[in-house]
Amino acid sequence: MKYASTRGNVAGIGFIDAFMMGLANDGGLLIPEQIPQVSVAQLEQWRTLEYTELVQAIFELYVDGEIPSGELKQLIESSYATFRTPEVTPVQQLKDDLYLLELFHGPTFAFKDVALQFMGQLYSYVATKTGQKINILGATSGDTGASAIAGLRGKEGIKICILHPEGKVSRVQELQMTTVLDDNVLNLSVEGNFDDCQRMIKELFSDIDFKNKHQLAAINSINFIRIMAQTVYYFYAYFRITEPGSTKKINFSVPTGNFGDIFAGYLAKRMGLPIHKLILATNENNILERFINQGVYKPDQFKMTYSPSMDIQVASNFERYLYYVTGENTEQVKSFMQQFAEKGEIVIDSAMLAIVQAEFSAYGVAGELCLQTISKYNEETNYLLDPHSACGVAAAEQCAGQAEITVSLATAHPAKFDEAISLCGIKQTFPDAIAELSNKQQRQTKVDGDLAAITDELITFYG
Ligand SMILES: Cc1ncc(COP(=O)(O)O)c(C=O)c1O
Ligand SMILES: N[C@@H](CCOP(=O)(O)O)C(=O)O
Repeated sequence: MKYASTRGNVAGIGFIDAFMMGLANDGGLLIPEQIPQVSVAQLEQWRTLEYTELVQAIFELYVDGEIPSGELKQLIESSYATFRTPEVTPVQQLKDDLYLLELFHGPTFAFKDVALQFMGQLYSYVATKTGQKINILGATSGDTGASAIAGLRGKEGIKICILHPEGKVSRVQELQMTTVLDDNVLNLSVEGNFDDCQRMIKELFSDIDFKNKHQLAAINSINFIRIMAQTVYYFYAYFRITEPGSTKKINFSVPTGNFGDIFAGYLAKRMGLPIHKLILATNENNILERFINQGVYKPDQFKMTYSPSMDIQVASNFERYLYYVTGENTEQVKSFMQQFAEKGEIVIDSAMLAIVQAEFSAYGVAGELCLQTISKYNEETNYLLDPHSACGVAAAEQCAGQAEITVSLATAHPAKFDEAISLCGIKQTFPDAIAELSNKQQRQTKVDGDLAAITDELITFYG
């Protein structure tokens, strides 16, 4: 298995090199040169595997022998031993045709832990094997940062700097990041929004001299390994709710911001998992809903919502999807990305839009509907959804057809977003690990939303 860039100027690189490169050196995103294909017979063999066994079966296809199987098994077992349930990502039935795939049982109570616990182990594995210093740089709207810090704190030979938008993450998310006082962790609280943070780190990764000089590595979903790890729970959920030989139409509804999680579902489908519809749920920052429904990808005014982790306009994985929807045409991807840089929009033709609409449905969930969905399910089923998961459920209700079953991704624990939960008049009990955060000392550095100021901080920190 080799990896290549969506822009065509990086190709033939192996798994570890793809992991370490993060953003492709030509500014594109890395994807596997061929998507591994899983036959129906193979799927049936995987049906009864434990979560970690399924991870190993899927990862082997992508790692392609670069990590010996025994070592890979150890990395996987250490990664998922930190979860509060052996099922790792259990599935709950909410009503007849609606299931929740709970992705928040890891250390920081968000779906990011599923990939980032593994990436923490993998960075440590590479640092130990090669003696290489690794300097991680990431941007977060709240969850990726907390999860990456939890996966990498205190790790020998590794430093991690996370940019988050000041005042635009939830109180718990901020505390999860800034109460980690290990020397290898730097939190930069940036004036601006998540898109500003993401744009600046992409600029730094695109400066190849800077990237090489400071040995920069990525933990955001620009790193293909994040996507790979997130495909596993689509398979796992499918096996939990179907019988062998099932012909049921199974949809997945995915709360979406950076298009990483739903792209993992798209990849699982292309690998051979019989997913019927991928339902893309957004909040009022609905660039992706507008793209799917109208064929125009154009950022709008940034809005602060009840689901702050999805307050994203420019979705970093969108380019990966463009690669596939153009028929793996790297020249057309480059031209689309150039149009976006110059004109601030991408417009696709009706033939391409028909392909998009055959693969995805989309619904933008307004704030009121998000809160109503939380209240409704709390009253009717006694299940407390976090505001991101509520967007997924609300979109599932809008987009699922008759005789279809939908698995909606529960991407975070409600305790992380009490700001929205309390607006519904609901008083929740916090898990101890979250309740304890407010007694801890915090450390973070405030910076202007200015690349030069951030670069100075990084040079001092990375050394
Ligand atoms: C709780 C939660 N739900 C959904 C999302 C959106 O996921 P993605 O960015 O992969 O589309 C995020 C952030 O990424 C998140 O933190
Ligand atoms: N919602 C995310 C934004 C970053 O997304 P990523 O999946 O590319 O890391 C967050 O919580 O930080």
